[in-house]
Formats: sequence, structure tokens, C-alpha cells
Amino acid sequence: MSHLDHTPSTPGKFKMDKSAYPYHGGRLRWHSSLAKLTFWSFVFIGVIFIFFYRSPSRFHSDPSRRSLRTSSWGGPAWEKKVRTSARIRSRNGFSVLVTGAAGFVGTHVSSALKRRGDGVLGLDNFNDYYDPTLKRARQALLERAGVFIVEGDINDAALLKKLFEVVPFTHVMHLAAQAGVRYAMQNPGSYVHSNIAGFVSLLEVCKEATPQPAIVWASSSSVYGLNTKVPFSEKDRTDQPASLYAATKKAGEEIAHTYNHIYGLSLTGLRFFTVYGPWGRPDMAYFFFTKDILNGKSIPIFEGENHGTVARDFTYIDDIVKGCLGALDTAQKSTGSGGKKKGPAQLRVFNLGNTSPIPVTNLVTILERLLKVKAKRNVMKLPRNGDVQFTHANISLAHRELGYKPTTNLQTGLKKFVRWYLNYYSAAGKKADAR
Ligand SMILES: O=C(O)[C@H]1O[C@H](OP(=O)(O)OP(=O)(O)OC[C@H]2O[C@@H](n3ccc(=O)[nH]c3=O)[C@H](O)[C@@H]2O)[C@H](O)[C@@H](O)[C@@H]1O
Repeated sequence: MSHLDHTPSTPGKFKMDKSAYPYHGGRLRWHSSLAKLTFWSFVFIGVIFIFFYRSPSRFHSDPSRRSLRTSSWGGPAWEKKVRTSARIRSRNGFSVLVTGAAGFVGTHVSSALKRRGDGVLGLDNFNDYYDPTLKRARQALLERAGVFIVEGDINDAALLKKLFEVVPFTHVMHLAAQAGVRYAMQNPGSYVHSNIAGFVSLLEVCKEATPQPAIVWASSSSVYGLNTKVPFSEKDRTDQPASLYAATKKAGEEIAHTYNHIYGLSLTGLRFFTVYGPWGRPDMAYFFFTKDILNGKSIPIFEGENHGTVARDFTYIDDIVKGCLGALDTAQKSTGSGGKKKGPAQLRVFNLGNTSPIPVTNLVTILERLLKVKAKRNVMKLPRNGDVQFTHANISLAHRELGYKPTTNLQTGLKKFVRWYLNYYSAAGKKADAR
């Protein structure tokens, strides 16, 4: 509590406390010191007010997402960096705002866009859901490629508006999200904050922009939930999610429909199927299995009822990047501007999977071979914490519309991952602080 909190609200209370003013004429002195106190309080509050509302550089923090430090933005030097990063360097190129740019998919997509001459500006809140030093290393990688990542949260509407004031983005690649299926039981609020509130905050700014950008965003294979009909097709029901994570992604798809319908925003949702590869996410099974196998720690391998197989349609990052670029390239323009719809706009959803589900036990066998270490397998029943038993993508729609054609099998992809992992964590003695 600050000393100001002890200041009584009315002078009457002071008057009652005579013991504090035992001398003759104390009331007079008290009146003058109260006047001084009031005067300086106003000066102090005024200074704080001017600091927060007039300064070009504001300070933002977001405790619910566990951002490790407050971020600052604004000012001519900052705007120049934003503009330079987003500058288009090829004919008919895009200028793309990539949210979640320090994330796994965000880093790969940003660098692919930059390589082909698009302007790219990253946005990321660098929260500590998993080891932030990995996010910083990805940031350094992008910086060398000429991509600047603004440090901030998608819930910060003032920051988003500023970015659109500085750059008339043609596209938004929205990959910022609270990922992970099982963590949703530990921290449900973070899923609502990022995947629902954050998405709405972004769409609100996009719909007001002139021109409105086309938006491509990450949904998830988890929206198929408890469905048993395989392979999963975009036409299938998605109304039985098994985790809050899946429910927030499903909500995102409905929210996308609303903003498309009311404001004419062009929106494409991509249902990613268990994406893996170099620079991946340490909370995912293939990643922490690798770490634990190398450390001689036992790994929990889930199985279904009656020893049923648990399998995933593991999809390699380079294939996913091609799918993302295909979605951006075929996205039609939004039709509205300044918050007003002018006509119907494109609304799409695609599966981006590998069409070849692999049992988790096979994943472990491949890792054992690549790492040359036998895993300590601890086979256990699939916990009821959000996991589904099986995923399998039908990708014919993405193939037809986006030219999407995955080419990397799990063996090849994991080989590339393991090479990166050993390199990354042996260099400079970095610790694989996976979870
Ligand atoms: O496809 C998706 O949409 C989702 O893919 C992954 O979710 P998941 O497939 O559950 O990926 P992992 O957590 O890496 O699990 C992979 C497999 O390993 C199994 N597993 C996981 C953890 C564990 O300790 N043991 C174990 O056998 C899981 O049941 C699952 O079959 C991502 O974590 C989600 O963010 C993403 O949205």
C-alpha cells in the first residue's frame, strides 16, 4: 500500500485527531500542509497521466500470458524498423503480418515468405508456455533474414491499430495461439485469452483497416474431436471437441464465419495435423521423447482401450509451410473497408495433414534408431485429458485448391529434426528445457 493510501479522505477526520497537532495554531499549519499535499498530489498524478497518454512509447504487460517482460513500442526508429521489415521486394509480393512469428510454424512461414520477396512483419508476446530461449533463438534467426518481430500481444488493440497505420498489410498470417491439448486443463484461461479474445481483437482491427487484409489462420485437427469416421474431411461434423483447446479452435472457426459474414473479411482456416520438425515445440511428444530418451528417462506412451493403437497423422513442417503459402497465394481480397462490408468474401477451411497416420509406438522406434538409444517405454492408458486416439487427414480439398501435396514421411522428417536437435542443444551447451 502506498503512503497516499493513508491520506484521509476528509479534513474532518484530521480535525478529530488532536493528538497529532498538540500545539496552539496547529490547525493553521495543518491547513497549509494539506494544501501542499493536495497540490503535489495533483502534480504527481498529472505527470503520470502525461507519461502514459502522451508518450509515443507505451508500456504493456500481460500477466495472464506470462510474458516475461513488458514490451515497448512506438517512436520513429521503431516505425522505420516496422516499415523496412514489411517492405515488399518482389513483383506482386505481399506485405504480411505474421502473428506468433517466434513460434514454431510462425518462424518457418516468416522465413519462407521473406525468402521469396514478400514483406514480413512478425508479432509475438514471447510468453513462457515453453522455453522462451528457444523463441529468442528463432527471433535471432529471423532477424538475420531481415524479419523484425514486434514484441506485443494480439489483445493489445492499440498496438495492432498502430501496426496497420504504419503498414497497409495485404495479408495476415495469424499463428499466435495457446497451443497444446493437455495443458488446457491446467490453464484454461490462457486458451480463452489467446485463441478467442485475441482472435477477436485481431479481427476487430482487420475489419476496420482500409484496405482490409486477407487473413489465413491456424485452426487444428483437434476440431474433429471424438469423430470415428476416418479420414477426417472438412465436410465432417466438428461439434464434439475432446479438449478446451479444440473447443477454442472450433470457436475460432465460427468467429471467422461471423466476421466474414458481417464485414466481408476474407478468411481461411487451416487445420494443422500434429506438425513436427526442426525448431519445433518442446511441449510436443516427439520433442520431449527425444530429450527423455537421451537422458535415460522413461517415456509415457499412450494406448487406447484394449491395447488399441494411438496414432497421429504427423505432418512435417516444410509441407505445412507450403500449405500456408498456398493458402495465402489463393486467398481473395477482403471486400469491405473501414468496418463496412461491400460484398460477399471468401471463407475457407482446409485440412493440412500427411494422410498417413503412424502409431506413437512406431514414432518411438524411429527415434530409438536415429538416437541410437533404447527408450524406456512406459505404456499407459490414454488419459482423459483432451487427447483423441486417432487422427487422419483427407487432404483432397487442399490438394485441389491450394496445390498442397505433402512429400516428407515421418522417418525422413524425424531424421531432420534429430539432426537439428543434437546440433541446437550441443551448441553452446544449451539445455533442453522442454517442459
Ligand atoms: O493436430 C493438432 O491439431 C494438434 O497437434 C498436437 O497435438 P497432439 O497431436 O496431441 O501432439 P502431441 O502432444 O505431440 O502428441 C502426439 C501423440 O503422442 C501421444 N502422447 C503424448 C504425450 C505423452 O506423454 N505420451 C503420448 O503417447 C499423444 O496421445 C498423441 O497421440 C499439438 O500439440 C496441438 O497444438 C495441435 O493443434
